[in-house]
Amino acid sequence: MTIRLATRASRLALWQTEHVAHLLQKAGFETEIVPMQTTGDAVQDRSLAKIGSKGVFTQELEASLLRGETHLAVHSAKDVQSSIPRELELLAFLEREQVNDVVLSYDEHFSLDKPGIVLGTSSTRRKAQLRRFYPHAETAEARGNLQTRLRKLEEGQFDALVLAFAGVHRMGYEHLVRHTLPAHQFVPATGQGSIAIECAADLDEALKARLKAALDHSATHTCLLAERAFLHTMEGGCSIPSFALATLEGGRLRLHGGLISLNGEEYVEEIQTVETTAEAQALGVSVADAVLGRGGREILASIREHRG
Ligand SMILES: NCc1[nH]cc(CCC(=O)O)c1CC(=O)O
Repeated sequence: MTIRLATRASRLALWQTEHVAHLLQKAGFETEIVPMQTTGDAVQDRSLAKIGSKGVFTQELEASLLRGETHLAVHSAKDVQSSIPRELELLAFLEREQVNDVVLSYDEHFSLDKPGIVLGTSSTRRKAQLRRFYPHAETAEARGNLQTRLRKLEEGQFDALVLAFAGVHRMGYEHLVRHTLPAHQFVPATGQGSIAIECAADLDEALKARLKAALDHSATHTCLLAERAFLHTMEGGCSIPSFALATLEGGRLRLHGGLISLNGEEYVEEIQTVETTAEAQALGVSVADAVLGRGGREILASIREHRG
Protein backbone atom coordinates (compact mmCIF):
# COMPACT_ATOMS: atom_id res chain seq x y z
CA MET A 1 0.00 0.00 0.00
CA THR A 2 1.04 3.60 -0.59
CA ILE A 3 1.75 5.67 2.53
CA ARG A 4 1.23 9.40 1.98
CA LEU A 5 3.72 11.51 3.94
CA ALA A 6 2.91 15.11 4.88
CA THR A 7 5.98 17.35 5.17
CA ARG A 8 7.15 20.94 5.09
CA ALA A 9 8.74 21.87 1.80
CA SER A 10 12.08 23.11 3.19
CA ARG A 11 15.16 21.19 2.06
CA LEU A 12 15.79 19.86 5.57
CA ALA A 13 12.18 18.70 5.94
CA LEU A 14 12.28 17.00 2.53
CA TRP A 15 15.57 15.28 3.38
CA GLN A 16 14.02 13.97 6.61
CA THR A 17 10.88 12.81 4.82
CA GLU A 18 12.90 11.06 2.10
CA HIS A 19 14.76 9.26 4.90
CA VAL A 20 11.40 8.15 6.37
CA ALA A 21 10.18 7.09 2.90
CA HIS A 22 13.34 5.00 2.46
CA LEU A 23 12.78 3.19 5.79
CA LEU A 24 9.16 2.51 4.83
CA GLN A 25 10.17 1.17 1.42
CA LYS A 26 12.62 -1.22 3.08
CA ALA A 27 9.64 -2.49 5.11
CA GLY A 28 7.65 -3.11 1.92
CA PHE A 29 5.52 0.04 1.69
CA GLU A 30 5.18 2.35 -1.24
CA THR A 31 5.39 6.04 -0.41
CA GLU A 32 4.26 9.38 -1.74
CA ILE A 33 5.64 12.67 -0.39
CA VAL A 34 3.15 15.52 0.00
CA PRO A 35 4.98 18.82 0.67
CA MET A 36 3.14 21.80 2.14
CA GLN A 37 3.84 25.35 3.37
CA THR A 38 3.41 26.09 7.06
CA THR A 39 2.89 29.42 8.83
CA GLY A 40 6.49 29.17 10.04
CA ASP A 41 7.69 29.01 6.43
CA ALA A 42 5.44 31.83 5.24
CA VAL A 43 6.25 34.33 7.99
CA GLN A 44 9.96 35.07 7.78
CA ASP A 45 10.24 38.62 9.04
CA ARG A 46 9.27 38.07 12.67
CA SER A 47 10.84 35.93 15.37
CA LEU A 48 9.02 32.73 16.31
CA ALA A 49 8.43 34.14 19.78
CA LYS A 50 6.40 36.92 18.16
CA ILE A 51 4.27 34.82 15.77
CA GLY A 52 3.52 32.55 18.71
CA SER A 53 4.81 29.05 19.21
CA LYS A 54 1.57 27.16 18.73
CA GLY A 55 2.59 24.69 16.07
CA VAL A 56 3.79 27.14 13.43
CA PHE A 57 5.67 24.35 11.66
CA THR A 58 3.14 21.57 12.30
CA GLN A 59 -0.46 22.81 12.07
CA GLU A 60 -0.92 22.52 8.31
CA LEU A 61 0.54 19.00 8.37
CA GLU A 62 -1.78 18.01 11.21
CA ALA A 63 -4.78 19.43 9.34
CA SER A 64 -3.92 17.19 6.39
CA LEU A 65 -3.82 14.12 8.70
CA LEU A 66 -7.18 15.09 10.18
CA ARG A 67 -8.73 15.41 6.70
CA GLY A 68 -7.40 11.93 5.91
CA GLU A 69 -5.35 13.23 2.96
CA THR A 70 -2.10 11.85 4.34
CA HIS A 71 -1.24 8.89 6.61
CA LEU A 72 1.80 10.24 8.42
CA ALA A 73 3.23 13.68 9.15
CA VAL A 74 7.02 13.93 9.40
CA HIS A 75 8.28 16.65 11.77
CA SER A 76 11.52 17.70 13.40
CA ALA A 77 10.65 16.44 16.91
CA LYS A 78 11.77 19.80 18.28
CA ASP A 79 9.02 21.60 16.37
CA VAL A 80 6.17 19.48 17.76
CA GLN A 81 4.09 21.17 20.47
CA SER A 82 4.05 19.62 23.92
CA SER A 83 0.38 18.71 23.55
CA ILE A 84 -1.16 17.65 20.27
CA PRO A 85 -4.87 17.41 19.31
CA ARG A 86 -6.70 14.44 20.84
CA GLU A 87 -7.51 13.02 17.37
CA LEU A 88 -3.79 12.68 16.61
CA GLU A 89 -0.97 10.59 18.06
CA LEU A 90 2.83 10.57 17.99
CA LEU A 91 3.45 7.09 16.64
CA ALA A 92 7.23 6.96 16.38
CA PHE A 93 10.51 8.79 16.92
CA LEU A 94 13.46 8.04 14.66
CA GLU A 95 16.90 7.36 16.09
CA ARG A 96 18.36 10.57 17.38
CA GLU A 97 21.25 12.31 15.65
CA GLN A 98 24.02 13.99 17.70
CA VAL A 99 22.09 16.48 19.85
CA ASN A 100 24.52 19.41 20.19
CA ASP A 101 24.20 22.94 18.95
CA VAL A 102 27.13 24.02 16.80
CA VAL A 103 28.64 27.31 15.64
CA LEU A 104 29.15 27.78 11.90
CA SER A 105 31.32 30.37 10.20
CA TYR A 106 32.96 30.89 6.81
CA ASP A 107 36.04 32.12 8.71
CA GLU A 108 38.29 29.13 9.36
CA HIS A 109 39.92 30.98 12.24
CA PHE A 110 36.64 31.95 13.87
CA SER A 111 36.85 31.95 17.67
CA LEU A 112 34.02 32.29 20.16
CA ASP A 113 36.38 34.12 22.52
CA LYS A 114 36.92 37.07 20.20
CA PRO A 115 35.37 40.23 21.69
CA GLY A 116 32.46 41.83 19.86
CA ILE A 117 31.46 38.87 17.72
CA VAL A 118 27.88 38.76 16.41
CA LEU A 119 26.13 35.37 16.41
CA GLY A 120 23.01 34.75 14.34
CA THR A 121 20.17 32.86 16.01
CA SER A 122 16.40 33.13 16.18
CA SER A 123 15.94 30.93 19.20
CA THR A 124 15.14 32.48 22.60
CA ARG A 125 16.86 29.52 24.29
CA ARG A 126 20.10 30.02 22.35
CA LYS A 127 20.03 33.79 22.88
CA ALA A 128 19.62 33.31 26.64
CA GLN A 129 22.32 30.62 26.82
CA LEU A 130 24.72 32.78 24.80
CA ARG A 131 24.08 35.72 27.16
CA ARG A 132 24.88 33.50 30.11
CA PHE A 133 27.84 31.47 28.85
CA TYR A 134 29.29 33.80 26.18
CA PRO A 135 28.36 37.25 27.57
CA HIS A 136 30.86 39.10 25.34
CA ALA A 137 29.03 37.90 22.19
CA GLU A 138 26.16 39.80 20.61
CA THR A 139 23.24 38.12 18.90
CA ALA A 140 21.33 39.00 15.75
CA GLU A 141 18.03 37.66 14.42
CA ALA A 142 18.45 34.82 11.89
CA ARG A 143 15.00 33.58 10.87
CA GLY A 144 14.29 31.39 7.88
CA ASN A 145 15.19 27.90 6.79
CA LEU A 146 18.79 26.68 6.90
CA GLN A 147 19.62 27.89 3.39
CA THR A 148 18.23 31.37 4.14
CA ARG A 149 20.23 31.59 7.35
CA LEU A 150 23.42 30.47 5.62
CA ARG A 151 22.86 33.10 2.93
CA LYS A 152 22.61 35.73 5.68
CA LEU A 153 25.87 34.40 7.13
CA GLU A 154 27.54 34.55 3.72
CA GLU A 155 26.31 38.13 3.27
CA GLY A 156 28.03 39.01 6.54
CA GLN A 157 24.92 39.82 8.59
CA PHE A 158 26.74 38.08 11.46
CA ASP A 159 30.12 36.45 12.12
CA ALA A 160 28.73 33.01 12.86
CA LEU A 161 25.47 31.08 13.13
CA VAL A 162 24.30 28.85 15.97
CA LEU A 163 22.39 25.82 14.70
CA ALA A 164 21.48 22.27 15.64
CA PHE A 165 24.16 19.86 14.43
CA ALA A 166 21.40 17.52 13.24
CA GLY A 167 20.19 19.87 10.51
CA VAL A 168 23.73 20.93 9.60
CA HIS A 169 24.75 17.29 9.16
CA ARG A 170 21.65 16.35 7.16
CA MET A 171 22.25 19.27 4.80
CA GLY A 172 25.99 18.57 4.46
CA TYR A 173 27.33 21.80 5.98
CA GLU A 174 29.69 20.16 8.52
CA HIS A 175 32.69 21.77 6.83
CA LEU A 176 31.48 25.12 8.25
CA VAL A 177 31.32 23.90 11.87
CA ARG A 178 33.95 25.76 13.92
CA HIS A 179 32.77 24.87 17.42
CA THR A 180 30.56 22.23 19.07
CA LEU A 181 28.76 23.59 22.12
CA PRO A 182 28.88 21.08 25.01
CA ALA A 183 25.44 19.54 25.59
CA HIS A 184 25.88 19.45 29.39
CA GLN A 185 26.18 23.25 29.47
CA PHE A 186 24.50 24.46 26.30
CA VAL A 187 21.64 21.98 26.79
CA PRO A 188 19.59 21.54 23.60
CA ALA A 189 15.85 21.98 23.10
CA THR A 190 13.35 19.22 23.79
CA GLY A 191 13.45 16.73 20.92
CA GLN A 192 16.45 18.21 19.13
CA GLY A 193 18.00 15.76 16.66
CA SER A 194 15.07 13.38 16.37
CA ILE A 195 12.33 13.09 13.75
CA ALA A 196 8.76 12.63 15.00
CA ILE A 197 6.09 10.68 13.13
CA GLU A 198 2.48 11.66 13.74
CA CYS A 199 -0.71 9.96 12.58
CA ALA A 200 -4.46 10.06 13.13
CA ALA A 201 -5.37 8.23 16.34
CA ASP A 202 -8.02 6.23 14.44
CA LEU A 203 -5.63 4.90 11.79
CA ASP A 204 -5.97 1.11 11.49
CA GLU A 205 -4.17 -0.48 14.49
CA ALA A 206 -2.46 -3.22 12.48
CA LEU A 207 -1.13 -0.63 10.03
CA LYS A 208 0.07 1.57 12.91
CA ALA A 209 1.98 -1.39 14.36
CA ARG A 210 3.71 -2.10 11.02
CA LEU A 211 4.60 1.58 10.51
CA LYS A 212 5.91 1.87 14.05
CA ALA A 213 8.03 -1.27 13.64
CA ALA A 214 9.58 0.22 10.50
CA LEU A 215 10.36 3.64 11.99
CA ASP A 216 10.50 3.77 15.77
CA HIS A 217 13.74 3.75 17.78
CA SER A 218 12.75 2.68 21.24
CA ALA A 219 15.59 4.32 23.21
CA THR A 220 14.98 7.64 21.45
CA HIS A 221 11.23 7.24 22.04
CA THR A 222 11.79 6.80 25.78
CA CYS A 223 14.03 9.89 25.95
CA LEU A 224 11.51 11.94 23.99
CA LEU A 225 8.66 10.92 26.32
CA ALA A 226 10.65 12.26 29.27
CA GLU A 227 11.64 15.49 27.49
CA ARG A 228 8.13 16.13 26.19
CA ALA A 229 6.58 15.55 29.64
CA PHE A 230 9.08 18.12 30.95
CA LEU A 231 8.07 20.64 28.27
CA HIS A 232 4.37 20.00 28.84
CA THR A 233 4.73 20.65 32.56
CA MET A 234 6.74 23.83 31.87
CA GLU A 235 3.77 25.01 29.73
CA GLY A 236 6.26 26.21 27.19
CA GLY A 237 6.55 26.00 23.45
CA CYS A 238 9.70 26.80 21.50
CA SER A 239 9.39 30.47 22.47
CA ILE A 240 10.31 29.79 26.12
CA PRO A 241 14.04 29.45 26.87
CA SER A 242 13.74 26.01 28.43
CA PHE A 243 15.96 23.06 27.64
CA ALA A 244 15.80 19.32 28.27
CA LEU A 245 18.00 16.41 27.35
CA ALA A 246 17.31 12.80 28.34
CA THR A 247 19.87 10.05 27.97
CA LEU A 248 19.67 6.32 28.54
CA GLU A 249 22.70 4.78 30.19
CA GLY A 250 22.47 1.05 30.76
CA GLY A 251 18.74 1.01 31.40
CA ARG A 252 18.82 4.10 33.62
CA LEU A 253 17.11 7.19 32.27
CA ARG A 254 18.64 10.57 33.10
CA LEU A 255 16.98 13.90 32.44
CA HIS A 256 18.74 17.28 32.53
CA GLY A 257 16.18 20.08 32.26
CA GLY A 258 15.99 23.75 33.07
CA LEU A 259 15.00 27.29 32.31
CA ILE A 260 16.89 30.58 31.79
CA SER A 261 15.71 34.15 31.95
CA LEU A 262 15.88 36.04 28.62
CA ASN A 263 18.94 38.04 29.76
CA GLY A 264 20.72 34.89 30.91
CA GLU A 265 20.96 36.06 34.52
CA GLU A 266 18.54 33.66 36.21
CA TYR A 267 19.30 30.00 35.62
CA VAL A 268 17.60 26.96 37.15
CA GLU A 269 18.59 23.44 36.20
CA GLU A 270 17.84 19.99 37.57
CA ILE A 271 19.15 16.50 36.87
CA GLN A 272 17.25 13.41 37.99
CA THR A 273 17.57 9.73 37.18
CA VAL A 274 15.11 6.82 37.23
CA GLU A 275 15.81 3.11 37.06
CA THR A 276 13.11 2.05 34.61
CA THR A 277 12.07 3.45 31.27
CA ALA A 278 8.43 3.03 32.31
CA GLU A 279 8.96 6.09 34.52
CA ALA A 280 9.97 8.35 31.59
CA GLN A 281 6.97 10.66 31.75
CA ALA A 282 6.98 10.81 35.55
CA LEU A 283 10.65 11.83 35.32
CA GLY A 284 9.81 14.69 32.96
CA VAL A 285 7.09 15.98 35.28
CA SER A 286 9.33 15.64 38.33
CA VAL A 287 12.26 17.55 36.78
CA ALA A 288 9.92 20.31 35.57
CA ASP A 289 8.24 20.59 38.99
CA ALA A 290 11.65 20.90 40.64
CA VAL A 291 12.70 23.64 38.17
CA LEU A 292 9.41 25.53 38.62
CA GLY A 293 9.65 25.25 42.40
CA ARG A 294 13.25 26.53 42.60
CA GLY A 295 12.67 29.79 40.73
CA GLY A 296 11.37 28.66 37.34
CA ARG A 297 7.89 30.01 38.07
CA GLU A 298 9.30 33.50 38.62
CA ILE A 299 11.37 33.28 35.43
CA LEU A 300 8.26 32.30 33.41
CA ALA A 301 6.29 35.16 34.97
CA SER A 302 8.99 37.69 34.05
CA ILE A 303 9.13 36.36 30.47
CA ARG A 304 5.35 36.75 30.13
CA GLU A 305 5.56 40.29 31.51
CA HIS A 306 8.35 41.11 29.09
CA ARG A 307 6.29 39.89 26.13
CA GLY A 308 3.23 41.82 27.37
N1 LIG B 1 13.16 25.20 14.52
C1 LIG B 1 13.96 24.91 13.37
C2 LIG B 1 14.59 23.56 13.43
N2 LIG B 1 13.88 22.46 13.71
C3 LIG B 1 14.74 21.38 13.72
C4 LIG B 1 16.00 21.85 13.40
C5 LIG B 1 17.22 21.05 13.31
C6 LIG B 1 17.06 19.57 13.25
C7 LIG B 1 16.75 18.91 14.56
O1 LIG B 1 16.93 19.47 15.66
O2 LIG B 1 16.33 17.74 14.50
C8 LIG B 1 15.91 23.23 13.20
C9 LIG B 1 17.02 24.13 12.83
C10 LIG B 1 17.94 24.48 13.99
O3 LIG B 1 17.51 24.55 15.14
O4 LIG B 1 19.12 24.73 13.74
